[in-house]
Amino acid sequence: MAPKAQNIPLQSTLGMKYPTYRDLRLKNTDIWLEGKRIDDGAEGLWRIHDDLYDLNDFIDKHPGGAFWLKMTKGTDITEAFEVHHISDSPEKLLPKYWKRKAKTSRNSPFSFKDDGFYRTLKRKVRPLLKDLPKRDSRWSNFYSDIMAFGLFLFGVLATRYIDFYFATICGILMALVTIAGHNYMHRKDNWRMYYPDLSLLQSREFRMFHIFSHHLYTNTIADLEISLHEPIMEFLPKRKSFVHRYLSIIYAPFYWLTLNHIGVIKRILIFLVLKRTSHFGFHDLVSFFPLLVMYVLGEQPFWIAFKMWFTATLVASLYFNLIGFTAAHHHPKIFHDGDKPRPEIPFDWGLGQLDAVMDRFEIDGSHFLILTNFGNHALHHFFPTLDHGQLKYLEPVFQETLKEFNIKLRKTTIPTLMLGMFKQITNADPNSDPPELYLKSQKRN
Ligand code: HEM
Repeated sequence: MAPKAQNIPLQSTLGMKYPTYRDLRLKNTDIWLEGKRIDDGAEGLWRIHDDLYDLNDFIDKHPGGAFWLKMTKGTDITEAFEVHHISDSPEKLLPKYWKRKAKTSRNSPFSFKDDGFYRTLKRKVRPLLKDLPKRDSRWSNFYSDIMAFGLFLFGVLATRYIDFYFATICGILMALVTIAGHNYMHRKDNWRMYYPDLSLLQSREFRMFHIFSHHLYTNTIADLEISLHEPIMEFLPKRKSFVHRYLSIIYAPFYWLTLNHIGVIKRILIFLVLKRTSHFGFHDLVSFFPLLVMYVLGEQPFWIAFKMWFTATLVASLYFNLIGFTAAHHHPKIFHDGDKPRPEIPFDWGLGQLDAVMDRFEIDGSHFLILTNFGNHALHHFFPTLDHGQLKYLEPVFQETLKEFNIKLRKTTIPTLMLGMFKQITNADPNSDPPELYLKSQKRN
C-alpha cells in the first residue's frame, strides 16, 4: 500500500541531501549555486566523480566557453561534464588538472558506469556525429529567425492598427521563439541563446536553472524547475494544503500568464532587498527591444505601443509556460522525488532520465514541432548540445540501446500529459511502484 504523504516530511527518496537554500522564497540560480557549493564537497575546486580538479587555468581555454566553468567553481560538475560532451577528448584532458581526491562521497544518486545505459548509448552515438547533416541545424536557424522576424512584424502591426489579434499572434510567436531559443542555450555562447529574453524570460537565469539543475537532476529535490514554483505549484508528492492541492488547478493558468513578468519583478527585488546585482546586462536590453521597435515603427503614442507589447508578453508567458509545464516531466506515473525509487542507489543517470520523462506521439516526427514544443525530449536530455533537428538520426541507436537494456521509452499523447500535470499537482501520495516497472511495459495511456 502506498505510504500516505500526510505523515511524510519532504525528503529525497533518492537519498540526496536537502539542498541548502532550497526553501528561500527570494532566490535565483546564483544563490542556488551558493547552496550547492556548501553541499557538494568540492572544496572550492571542481568536482567530477570523487576527484577534485583545479580548472582555473582552463576556464578561458574551454572550447565550450568560459561561462560553464566560471559559474560552477566549487561545485560537483559530474553530471554537467558527462552530459555536455559526446567525444572522449574532455575526459582525456582531465588528468592535467587533477588536484586530489574528494573527502566526502558524492551527493547524487546517479552513476556513469562504462557498461551502464548512458555511457553505452553515448559510445554508440559518438561515431554518428561526423555524418550528422548540417542542413537540419540550418533549418532550425531558419525557423527560429523567421519566427523572430514575425514577432516584430506583428508587434508593429498590432501597434499601428491598435489590434489585439495581431498582438496575440506576436505573443504566440514570442513564446515559440523562446522555446526555439532553448535549442541554443546548451552550447557555447551564441546570439540565438538570447531569444528567450524577447518574451521577458531571462536567458541567463533560464540557462542556469534549466541546464545546471533541471537537466541534470530532473524531478529530484535538487530540480530548480520544481522548487522555484513552490509553494504555488507543488509537483513533489508530499504534504500539501487544500489550496495548493486543488485550487492550484484553477490558478495555474493565471500564474503562467504572469510568470515571465514575476521573474523580472523577482530580479528587481533581489537587487533591492538582497543587494545583489542579479547580473543585469545585454540580455535585459533584448527584453525591451520589441517594445522599442513597436514604438518607433508603430507610429502611435508610447502608451499604445506599451499596451500592445504588454499584451503580447502576457500571451507569450501563458503559452510558453503551458507548453513548458506540460511538455514531458509531470504525470503521476513519472518519477518525482518522494516516489519509490529504483531499488539500487546509485543507479545509471540515463535510467534516472527515462524514469522522469514521457515523450509525445504528436510532436516527434516534425522538425518544426520538435523545435517549438520541447520535442524528442528524452534524446534532448541525453544529448543537449546537439541541434533538436539532428536528434532524429540518433533514434536507431537509441532504440537499439533501449532494447539491449530491456527498457522502453514511454510515449504518450499531449492531452494525457496535460491532464497528468494537473493530476500531479493534486497528488500528495508517493507512487509506491519503483519506476522500472513502468519502463518494462509500454502502454498507450
Ligand atoms: C560544468 C561543466 C562543463 C560544461 C557544462 C561544459 C560544456 C561544454 C559545451 C557546451 C561544449 C560545446 C559543445 C558543443 O557545442 O558541441 C563543450 C566543449 C568542450 N569541453 Fe566542456 N564543459 C564542462 C567542463 C569541461 C571540462 C572540465 C573539460 C576538460 C577539462 C571540458 C572540455 C571540453 C572540450 C575539450 C570541448 C570540445 C568539444 C569536445 O571535444 O567535446 N569541458 N563543453
